Formats: sequence, structure tokens, C-alpha cells
Amino acid sequence: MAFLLTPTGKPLTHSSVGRSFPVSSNFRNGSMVLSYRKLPPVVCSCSTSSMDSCFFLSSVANFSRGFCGLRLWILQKLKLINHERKQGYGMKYKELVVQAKDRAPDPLETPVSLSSEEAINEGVSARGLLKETTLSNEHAVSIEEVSSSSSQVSASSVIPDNPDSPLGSHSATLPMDYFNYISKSNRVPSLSIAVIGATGELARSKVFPALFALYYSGFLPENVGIFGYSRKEMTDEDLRSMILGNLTCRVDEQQNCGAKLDAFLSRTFYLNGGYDNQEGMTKLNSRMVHIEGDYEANRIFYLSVPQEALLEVATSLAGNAQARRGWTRIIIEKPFGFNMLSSSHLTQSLQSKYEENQIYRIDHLLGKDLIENLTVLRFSNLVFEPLWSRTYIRNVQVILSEECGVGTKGRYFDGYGILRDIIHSHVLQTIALFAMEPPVSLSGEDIRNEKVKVLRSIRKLELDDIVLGQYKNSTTDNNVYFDSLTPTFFAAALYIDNPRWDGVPFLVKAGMGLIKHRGEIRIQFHNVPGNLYRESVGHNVDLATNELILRDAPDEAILVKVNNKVPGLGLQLDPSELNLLYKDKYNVDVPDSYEHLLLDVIDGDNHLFMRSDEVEAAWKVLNPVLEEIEKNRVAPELYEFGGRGPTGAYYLGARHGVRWADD
Ligand SMILES: NC(=O)C1=CN([C@@H]2O[C@H](COP(=O)(O)OP(=O)(O)OC[C@H]3O[C@@H](n4cnc5c(N)ncnc54)[C@H](OP(=O)(O)O)[C@@H]3O)[C@@H](O)[C@H]2O)C=CC1
Ligand SMILES: O=C1O[C@H](COP(=O)(O)O)[C@@H](O)[C@H](O)[C@H]1O
Repeated sequence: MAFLLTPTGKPLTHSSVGRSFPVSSNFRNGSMVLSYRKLPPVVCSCSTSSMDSCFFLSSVANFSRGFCGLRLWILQKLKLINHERKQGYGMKYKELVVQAKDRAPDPLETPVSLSSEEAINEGVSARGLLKETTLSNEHAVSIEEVSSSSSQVSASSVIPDNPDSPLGSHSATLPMDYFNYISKSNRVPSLSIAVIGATGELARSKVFPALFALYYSGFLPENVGIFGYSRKEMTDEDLRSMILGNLTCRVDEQQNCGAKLDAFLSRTFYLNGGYDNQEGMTKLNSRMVHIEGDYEANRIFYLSVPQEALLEVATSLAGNAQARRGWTRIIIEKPFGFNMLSSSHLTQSLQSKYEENQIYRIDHLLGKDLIENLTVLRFSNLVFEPLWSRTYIRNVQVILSEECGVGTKGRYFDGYGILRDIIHSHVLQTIALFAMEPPVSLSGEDIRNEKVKVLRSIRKLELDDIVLGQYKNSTTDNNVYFDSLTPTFFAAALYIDNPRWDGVPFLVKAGMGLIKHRGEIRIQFHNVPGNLYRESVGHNVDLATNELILRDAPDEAILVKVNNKVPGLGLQLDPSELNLLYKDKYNVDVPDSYEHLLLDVIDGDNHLFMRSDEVEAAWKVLNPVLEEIEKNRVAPELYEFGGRGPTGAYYLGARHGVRWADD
């Protein structure tokens, strides 16, 4: 039996020694082999700030997100400001709808006879003549109307594929060319959004609610069609009932809630793809064509399926369900591969079917304000950018801790662990956005060009630079122990070997089953040289360290820690926080990050999505240490569920001259 080693290579003296851990996953002959092992499903009332309920629509227990007035207004303004940089035309949709409303319908554009589903689509366009805010039940198409017609769809309406091109006869088109085309034909292309894996947890809890939130707030075109796809025997009605409980309206606009909900559901359809995705995608295409009518239509496919199914689904869809007259974009979920090799296999396979700019690798953390603020703060203020380097910054800490255990994520988490689930994209993308040089513009490619340089400059990790942890059995899971080495905690010291960041430790910490839900980036500045107030500061100069804190959880905030004179006679310094707490400043709930990112996909804005070279560069940082961990079967340090995590993380900080600032 191999020795169990600590991450520093020393034999483990922990109570876990003696347990025998088979390596739970590997990659053979170009395909991933995962053996899932049981993780304890820790049940705890983990509330995320983004899941507060705004308005309950149905009696079904509802974890809805809120998204109210001012935040919506800000988002709309920002979107308008960013209008010019958008690669796609999502926001122009609304303008075009308005233009189209102003024009008399072109009889040449109207099909001679419409199926009832096409008629619904037409009806929706016609209803566009009404102001969105006056949409009422009277105008909404009833679900029954749609259901009764939907069963009559025949496969004969499938448009044949072009075998010469992976993109079909219309590749992802240049938005402006396409625009001209649209305005010539006087018709706004419709948008079809298909959620593949519609019955899964992610689709139900995040994707459909985000789509409805966008629809409700007017961010989706009125002729949108929503399609759910999986292998289960279900009807349109079943899907609608299944997602209904998670759909909510904005508190400030609830007067139209029922009508909007009806309208959204009437555009939501289910397709049972069966066990052959080639056939399934052909059927889906047929259904989409039927709903879209014989017009230009853009398509988004959200692949919310297990990683094992991803390639097969993506390939089947590429050949059978891409838009023929409009663009197609696919969204894929992390983890992006299991290791360097499987990831590069995945990338190559996807690129043989899709153009890179069709692929949106989604990581929901990147849709949070915390992340967007990294660039906003730095590049729209004078006071931060001059300090953004090793000259002034002593260390950077990225902290993502969750109170919850693995819970229902156990299905895929145990095969992957926290490095692949959280570090590969969440953390490395955060560091890349934080540390990049100023991009030429805010365009997706310019930003991604800068991010990838940072990722390539990160020093590859060694075992000595990391700490692995696993939470012990909790009181809620009846003494069930993990029977794998899967880490639920990871900490590391990263270095970026470039002139701006040489020698600055980037300390990262991510874990589950910890004392506090926290998501923040903390930037600690150097101590003041020759500080005139050193006597007032006292011995613990760390307390007087200036800090900039960007926080997502527990409450969204931007804080700057400064030294301030305590009011009164005498001279006493007090490290205080300049505090921009969102909930105090803005009377709004923050939208879920899936809304933000889905809107970006519609707009063709890919700056928050990883490009394939970024995925590869991130693997180069992690792959060597992952191989070491697996080769040596490094055992994670056990920690108490609900505690502060492994003590190893404190030693790690100390070795790099850093004191964790979140304690
Ligand atoms: N849940 C989460 O919070 C997160 C999930 N992810 C990623 O998102 C993806 C989905 O996760 P999650 O929703 O939790 O998974 P689930 O297992 O809950 O759902 C998977 C869905 O995919 C469908 N499906 C499975 N196999 C196939 C197939 N061969 N062809 C077509 N459809 C298939 C399933 O339905 P049916 O069996 O009926 O076909 C089901 O609808 C995973 O890749 C995961 O890594 C990433 C981050 C967070
Ligand atoms: O992507 C993921 O993030 C969640 C944490 O998301 P949050 O929005 O609640 O902070 C994490 O639980 C999950 O394992 C991971 O895949």
C-alpha cells in the first residue's frame, strides 16, 4: 500500500491514516472514466444572498431570486452604455422591435398559411405593437392553445443540413451584416433557447428561472421560444409545471406578473430526445423550425448535461439542430475537462464542430458584480490603477467559502473535487481578471487576450504550495465518512511571474462545510514606509494595513480599510472601513449571475467566458499538481464541518508572509 502523504510530502499523522483510498478517476484511451463514490449529502439550510424571494407566484416552495428596480435600471443603463462594444445584437433587438412595430407588415414576409404554432409566433410579433407593460392575460396565448397544437408537429418540417459545413449553410454571421439583412427583410429574427438537460437540477434551479427573469424584465425578444430537452417522457405541460415553482417576478413590476408568466410558459416546450441524441436533435430542430416559422432565427443551446454526455450531445446538435438562418451559440458548463489531456480532447472535438466564438464556457461566479467590479473599479477610477502592482500591493487573497457541504452536487463533485470544480475556472479567472494589463478595449477578445497572458504567467503549482482538506462527518449525515480522497477544501499560494506581479503572493482559499459563507477578494497594501504615526499604530502593523475588499457574500460590498483618527482629544488611530454596502446604497436585489451571463450570450459578449486557450493555460497551472496528488494519493487534512478549515492553511499563509484577512 502506498504511503499517505500530506501535501508537503510528509507522511500523514492524521486519523485518516489507515483508510485505503482507491483513486476515483482516470482518463483512458481518450475518454474519461469516472467512478463515482458516495459522498455524504450534508443537508443544511444554506442560503445564498442571491436566492432571496421577491414574490411568490405559486404555492410551490420557491427559492426565487429577487431583482428589483434600481438594480434593473442600472443594468439597463450599463447595457446601453456598453451597446457599442457588443458583438451581437441582443439589446438592439428591442430597438429593432420598435422599428418593426413602426412599419406596416410586409405581405411578402407573411407565410401563405401558418400552423397554429407559427400563428402563435406571429401573434407574438403582432402583440409587439402593444407596449410591453400593457401585456395582459387577454393578449397572452394560453398554454392549452399551444399544447393542443404542439403535438401535431411532424418531422417533415426539418430543414436539411449542409453536410459540407459544421455550421450548416449559415455560419455564425457577423452581426452588422446580419443587421442589414434584417432591416431589409423588415423582420426581427426570433430567438430559440434550448435547455438540454431540462430536468436536471441546474436547469430547474438556475437556468429556467434566469430565462424567465430576463423575459419578465424585457430582455428577451418577444418572439422567443424556450425548449426543454431531456430523455424523460414528459409533455409541454409537465415541463411547465416542473419549472413553475421556481419562476418569480420582480417585486416592483408584479402587476403584470401573471400575464408575463403565462406568456413565458406558452412559449416553453418540451422535447423528449430519447436515447439517441442524433434522432433527438433532429426532432428538436423540427420542433424549433415549427415554432420559428420560415424566418430567420437565432439559437442558443444550454448544455446542462453531465460531463460524460457533453460531447455526444454537442456533436449531435452540431449536425442536426444548428440555426440555418441565424447564429447558433452553445453554452457549456464547467468543469471543462477532467485534466489537461481530456480537456484538450474536449476542446478539439468541440472545435471540429463549432467556431470558437460559438462556444460559451459558463462559470456563474464570473457573472457576479464582484467580478465585473474588478475591471470597473480599476479602469473607471483614477485612484486604483496606479496602485495596481507589486509596488503597492503586498498580497491578494481570493476567498470562496461555503457553509454547505457537497449535498446534491455529490453526483459530479466526487469525481472532480474542488480543484476542478472551483479553482480551475472560478479562482484562476478571478485572478486573471484582477491581474491583467489594461486591455485595448472592453471587447471580449481584447479582454481574453489579456487574461490568457496572466494565466500563462502563473507559476505552476507544487505540492508545497497547496493545502487539501476534507470535512469530517457532520452531525447531519449520521457518521457517514467519505470513502474517497476528494478534497472539499483547497488553499494555495500562487505567483504570477511577470514584471507587474513579481513576488506578490496570491493566496486562494476555497472550501465547503466552513464556518461562514464568504466570497471576496482582499487586496492588502504595503505598510506605510517611515510611518510618522507608527507609535499610534502600535506593534501590530498588520491591523493598520490598508485593504481593498470586493465582497460578494455575505453581502455585496466594496470596502476600503483606512486608518482614521478617533474623534476627540489625543491621537488614537482606528483602522476603519469606508463602506459601500450595496443593500444600504441601492434599494435593490442583485440579479442572479445566470441572468447576467445568459444576457451576455444573447448579446454575443464573451468577455466573461473562457476561451479555449485560457482553459488550456489554466490546466497548465493545475495539471502537474493534480498528477502529483493522484500519484502520491495525497490525503486531505480532515477538518470539522462548520469550522475554519484545515490548520495547514494558516501555516501556508505564514510561509508566504500572509495572514488570512477573513478570520
Ligand atoms: N448543479 C449545479 O449547481 C452545477 C452543475 N454544473 C454542471 O452542470 C451540468 C448539469 O448539472 P446538473 O443539472 O446538476 O445535473 P443533473 O444530473 O441534475 O441533470 C442532468 C440532466 O441531463 C440530462 N441528461 C443526462 N444524460 C443525458 C444524455 N446523454 N443526453 C441528453 N440529456 C441527458 C438528464 O435528464 P435525463 O436523464 O432525463 O436525460 C438531466 O436533465 C453538469 O455538467 C455539471 O457539471 C456545474 C456547476 C454547478
Ligand atoms: O459553481 C459552483 O459554485 C457553487 C457556489 O455558488 P454560489 O453562487 O452559491 O456562491 C458551488 O457550490 C458549486 O460547487 C460550484 O460548482
